[in-house]
Amino acid sequence: MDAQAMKDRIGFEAARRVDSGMRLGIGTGSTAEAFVRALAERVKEGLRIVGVPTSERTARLCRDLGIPLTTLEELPELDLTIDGTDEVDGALRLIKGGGGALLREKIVASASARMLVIADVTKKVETLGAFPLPVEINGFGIVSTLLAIERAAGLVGVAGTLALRRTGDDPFITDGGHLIVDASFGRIPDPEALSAALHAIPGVVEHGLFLGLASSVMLAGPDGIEELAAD
Ligand SMILES: O=C[C@H](O)[C@H](O)[C@H](O)COP(=O)(O)O
Repeated sequence: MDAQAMKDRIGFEAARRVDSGMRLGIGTGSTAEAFVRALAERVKEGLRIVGVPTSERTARLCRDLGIPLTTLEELPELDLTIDGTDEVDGALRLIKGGGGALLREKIVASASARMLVIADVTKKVETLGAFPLPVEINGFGIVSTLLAIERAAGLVGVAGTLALRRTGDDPFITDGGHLIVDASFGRIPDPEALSAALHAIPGVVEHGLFLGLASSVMLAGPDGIEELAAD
């Protein structure tokens, strides 16, 4: 089974977990997109849901496919968020933000009673950190913020290069108007400590460590779907 087929399979399975009447957080990325396409089929068949998208990109796709949308202002509490991930460990801790949507994704997941994460098995890791950690920062005082990130990382025992994310020659700008720094730490032995250290930096808007948010994870592999649930 190729990578797209695995995404389509997991997207289809995730869409089956949605019940009529649900208030849904809708994730971002290629795996979430496969879910959105499968969800749209169910909506055409009569499933009644309303979704809050986690990015402008997802909002556009949902609108094109006829999925009813609202905002967190209208609906501040959601039943379920379904989203992809860049990495997941055995404790259901995640690194997200490869597509730059981490801030809205985290706000939406935090407003949801449950978060179902969908991915292919290659995203499962022993220790988070091989995927560069996206850190969303304010555009003011970038150099000071980068130095503060380096120092904070050092205090919790991680180090690595920090790269400002770009789109061609220009800095990548998030839906919230911020910048992203990708931190190549390699291994993050204590994600909770790193999360707290990054949150203490004024220029850091949010980071891509999602800790204690995922309720369950469905991983698609060549032999089928593996499901992990939080304790
Ligand atoms: O910002 C993007 C999101 O966190 C995505 O859910 C994540 O990057 C996974 O994307 P994909 O399913 O395309 O690998």
